[in-house]
Amino acid sequence: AVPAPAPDSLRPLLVTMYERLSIADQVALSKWDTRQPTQDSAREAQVIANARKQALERKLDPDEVAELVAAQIEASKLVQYGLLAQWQAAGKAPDTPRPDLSTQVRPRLDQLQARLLTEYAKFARYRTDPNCPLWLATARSGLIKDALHGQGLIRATGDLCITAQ
Ligand SMILES: O=C(O)C(=O)C[C@]1(C(=O)O)C=C[C@@H](O)C=C1
Repeated sequence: AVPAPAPDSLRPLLVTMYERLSIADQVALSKWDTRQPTQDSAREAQVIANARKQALERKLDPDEVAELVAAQIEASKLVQYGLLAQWQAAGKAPDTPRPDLSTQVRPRLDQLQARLLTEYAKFARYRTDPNCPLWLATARSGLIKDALHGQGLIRATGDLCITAQ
C-alpha cells in the first residue's frame, strides 16, 4: 500500500526548527568572539519558562512544549560545539558580520519560538501516526545543507514522533 502523505503542517515546523539551527551559527560566532561559554543555563531556563507560558496561552501541554523547546536548545548546542571545534582547528572563524547576542540574536530566537509553537500545534496530533518517522525522514532530507546541521535537525526532531518501533 502507498503510505499516507505527510500532513502539510510538517514542513513549516521543520523549516522553523532549521531556521533556529541556522541562528546557532550566529550564536557560536558571538561566543567565539567574546569567549563566552556555549552553555548558558540561566538563559535556557528563561527560554523554557517562556515556552511554558506560551503553551498555556495556546492551550498546549506545557510539559510537552518544554520538551520540544529543550530539544531545540540541545540541537543548537550540538551545532555550536561542532562549529567552535571546526574554528578552533582552523585557528579562525568566518569573517562574517556579527549580530549582537542579547540585542539581536536572542530576540530573533524569541520571535521564532512563537512561530515554532503555532506550527507545532498544527502538527501535534500526527506525532503518534505510524507514518510519522517516515514523513520526518523524508522531510528532513529535503532541508539539510551540511552534515553538522543535519545532525542538529535529527536532534531537534528526535522525539517528535511517538511510535513503537
Ligand atoms: O542564547 C544563547 O546563549 C544560546 O546559546 C542559545 C541557546 C538556545 O538555543 O536558546 C542554547 C544554549 C544556551 O545554553 C542557551 C540558549
